[in-house]
Amino acid sequence: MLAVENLHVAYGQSEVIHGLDLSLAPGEIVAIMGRNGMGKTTLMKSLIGIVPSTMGTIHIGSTPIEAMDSYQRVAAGLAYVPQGRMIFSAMTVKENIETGLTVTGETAVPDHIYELFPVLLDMKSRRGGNLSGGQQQQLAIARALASRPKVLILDEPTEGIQPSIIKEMARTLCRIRDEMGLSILVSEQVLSFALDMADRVLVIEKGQIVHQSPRDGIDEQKVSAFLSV
Ligand SMILES: Nc1ncnc2c1ncn2[C@@H]1O[C@H](COP(=O)(O)OP(=O)(O)OP(=O)(O)O)[C@@H](O)[C@H]1O
Repeated sequence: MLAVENLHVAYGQSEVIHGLDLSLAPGEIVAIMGRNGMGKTTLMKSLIGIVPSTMGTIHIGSTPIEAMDSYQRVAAGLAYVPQGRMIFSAMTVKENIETGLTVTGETAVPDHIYELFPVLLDMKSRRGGNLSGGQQQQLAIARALASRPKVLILDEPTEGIQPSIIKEMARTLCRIRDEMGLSILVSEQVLSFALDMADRVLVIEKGQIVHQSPRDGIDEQKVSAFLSV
C-alpha cells in the first residue's frame, strides 16, 4: 500500500536519509524506531512532501507520489500527524477536523470520526488550544482521518502523553486499522507502545533501516540496545 524505494533526503549538502527502502502491506501497522536525530522526522516529512527527496520513489498503491506537492499526496491517500500535533489552537475542535475535509469535498465531519473519538464530539465547540495533550493528539489523528486516507503516518504520537493514554492510543490505532482498513506507519521511541500495536518493527539508524522484525518473536533486547544511548 505504501512502497518507498531508495529514498535519499538531504538538507542542503547534508544527506540525512541514505537510500531507504520501506513497504507497508494493506492493513499493516509498522513502527519505525530510533534514537533522537536518526532521521524519523525527516523520513515522515519527506513522505508527506514537506521536505523534498533528492532521489528514490514513493508509491501509494500504484500511484507514484514523490513528485507531488503535499496536498496532492493527501488527495492520493496519505495522511500525516506531525510531531508535536500542530493543531490549530485558536480554532474549535470541529473546525480543526474540518480542515482535513478539503480534499474529499465533504462539508460535515463523518460520524465514524466522532465514534472513534467521542471526547471530540463532547468538546467540538471548544478551542483546540484548551484541550489536554492526549485530547490534542486525538484531534490531530481525527483531522488526518477526515481526508479518508489509505495510509496514515504518525510522527512520535506518544511524545509528552501520559502512559495510561498511550495504551488507549495503541488500541485506537488498532481500531483504525481494523475498522477502516488503513495501513499505518508510526515513528516511536517507546518499545512497549510499538509492541502493543505494531505488526512489524523497523529500526532506523543514521538514515538507514538497520534491523527489522515481526512483532511475534521480536528480540526485545536487541531492539532496546539500538534505542539506548
Ligand atoms: N532543518 C534541518 N536542517 C538541517 N539538518 C536537519 C534539519 N532537521 C533535521 N536535521 C538533521 O537531520 C538529522 C535527522 O533528524 P530528524 O529530526 O529527522 O531525526 P529524528 O530521528 O526524528 O529525531 P527526533 O526523535 O529528535 O525527532 C539530524 O542529524 C538533524 O540534526
